[in-house]
Amino acid sequence: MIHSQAPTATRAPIEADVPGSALKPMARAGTMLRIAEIFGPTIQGEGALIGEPTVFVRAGGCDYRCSWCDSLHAVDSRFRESWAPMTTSQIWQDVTRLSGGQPLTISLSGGNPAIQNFAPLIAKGKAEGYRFACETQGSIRQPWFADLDTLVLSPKPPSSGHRVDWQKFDHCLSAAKGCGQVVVKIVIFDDRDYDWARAVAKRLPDLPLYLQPGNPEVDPDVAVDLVAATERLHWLIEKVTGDLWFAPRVLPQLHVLVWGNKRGV
Ligand SMILES: C[S@@+](CC[C@H](N)C(=O)[O-])C[C@H]1O[C@@H](n2cnc3c(N)ncnc32)[C@H](O)[C@@H]1O
Ligand SMILES: Nc1nc2[nH]cc(C(=O)O)c2c(=O)[nH]1
Ligand code: SF4
Ligand SMILES: [Mg+2]
Repeated sequence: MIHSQAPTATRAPIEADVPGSALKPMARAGTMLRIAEIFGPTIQGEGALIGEPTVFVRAGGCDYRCSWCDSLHAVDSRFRESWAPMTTSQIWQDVTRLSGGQPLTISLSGGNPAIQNFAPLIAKGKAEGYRFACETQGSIRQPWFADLDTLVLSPKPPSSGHRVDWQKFDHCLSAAKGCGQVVVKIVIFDDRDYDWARAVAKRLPDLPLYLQPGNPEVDPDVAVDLVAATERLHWLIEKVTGDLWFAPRVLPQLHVLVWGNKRGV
């Protein structure tokens, strides 16, 4: 798997270096983006686009700290020195190198990519025939949501330790008007998360809903127990079918089944 190299240029100041500006949305075009990693091509392992060849652009920085986050290297400020400040052109160079110049889906993930301004990257990529998806928790809206092909909103269940601010979530939905498709993906660790997901589905009846079992082992150096992962999927399928709940699709994290918790895949 090819990884993006951090640019060799001296580290340029980025907006979050300015005191008081950390985690505020970066709205100005032309600012550096904090990028934790760029990798691919791989397959999208989760949700609506599962199996689709994809290059991932993972933004550094998140306004949440989910108890079970599998991408802490893009969240925890302990890792911020490893986040490369990159211009849109530098990101684009990496994406085109990884994709061999062939248009495919670029997934913006993180961290929370909605902290930063990806509008210029999306405009550049779309002009060359690439498609864009974005994974975000729905806590920060961005005007560029409207330019995406797919917006994946992933509100966090009780086990995450966060409480969803539904007003902010609704703002994200409004910002996404014009986007190709908006889907909801919920991670389920336990019965409480499951009951919460059922309530969310009632609140958002018109959006396609994807459920995935939570992965409790997120250390990249620890092998994933595939039997246990299959049991968690089995448990979730039985819950959904046992309740005759036919709205959601239940999916595993395909990349975890194939590569475990390895990064950059
Ligand atoms: C790492 S997050 C980054 C994007 C954004 N911050 C978010 O949470 O939607 C990408 C996806 O991974 C999911 N995820 C994170 N940790 C997980 C875990 N331990 N098990 C299953 N899914 C997980 C999140 O819920 C989200 O849907
Ligand atoms: N293959 C693959 N699929 C993914 N779907 C969501 C991911 C993420 O971490 O955002 C992810 C990821 O890191 N790798
Ligand atoms: S919102 Fe996403 S990236 Fe942020 S801590 Fe939660 S799972 Fe991790
Ligand atoms: Mg992940």
